[in-house]
Amino acid sequence: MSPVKVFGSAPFTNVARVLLCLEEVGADYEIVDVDFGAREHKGPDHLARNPFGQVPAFQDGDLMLFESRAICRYILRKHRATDEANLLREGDPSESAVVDAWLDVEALRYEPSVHAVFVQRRVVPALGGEPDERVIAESVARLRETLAVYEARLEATRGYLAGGEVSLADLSHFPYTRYFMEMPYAAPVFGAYPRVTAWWERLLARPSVRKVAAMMSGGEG
Ligand SMILES: N[C@@H](CCC(=O)N[C@@H](CSO)C(=O)NCC(=O)O)C(=O)O
Repeated sequence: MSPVKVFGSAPFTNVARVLLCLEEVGADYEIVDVDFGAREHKGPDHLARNPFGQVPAFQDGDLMLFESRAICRYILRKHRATDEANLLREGDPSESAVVDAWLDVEALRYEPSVHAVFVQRRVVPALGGEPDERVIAESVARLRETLAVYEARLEATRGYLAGGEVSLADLSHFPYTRYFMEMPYAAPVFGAYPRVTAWWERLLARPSVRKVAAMMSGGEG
């Protein structure tokens, strides 16, 4: 069976999220680069893969998917037998619903805050602009509110957001948080939440995370 294809490169956070799930289940995959410099992501070939002209897109035979979290769910459902951690908690609707809830928190609360800081601190200056300190301050304040909830949750579960064991809800945080941790805000923000910090360290210790982190830096996975 030909390996699945991931369109986009590892340094892109939403591509890295998909690679992380493929690594967690030990699936074979091929990364197909999309040339942003040539605006290939907005060309007809890629728009046929992802109508929003974004990466990742994902191909498995006749199936073409986009939206990284949906791709992750597909991968984990397809490889349930080799997903030792059962990262979606499929099979128990109440448990899988809790995973979905915390995955929505990551997508709708956590990522927008971290992404806004990343854009102001990395993207805007790279385009010759000045970071908007008001946006940064507001985003960091929102992030602190979210992390305070995480701190209480992680005390209750003694492990991870959806329960005692890791799930996709935890792993989905990795790509953006990795870049956030390289910024001056990280230490004071995360340092105020010891259980969140320990949770992050646990994620970093996973072989899949170490491999994708290397790929995000342009190294060999
Ligand atoms: N909700 C989607 C976001 C994809 C996205 O923003 N992709 C970025 C690169 S990764 O950060 C992208 O393709 N940006 C180019 C553009 O938006 O034109 C997902 O989860 O797959």
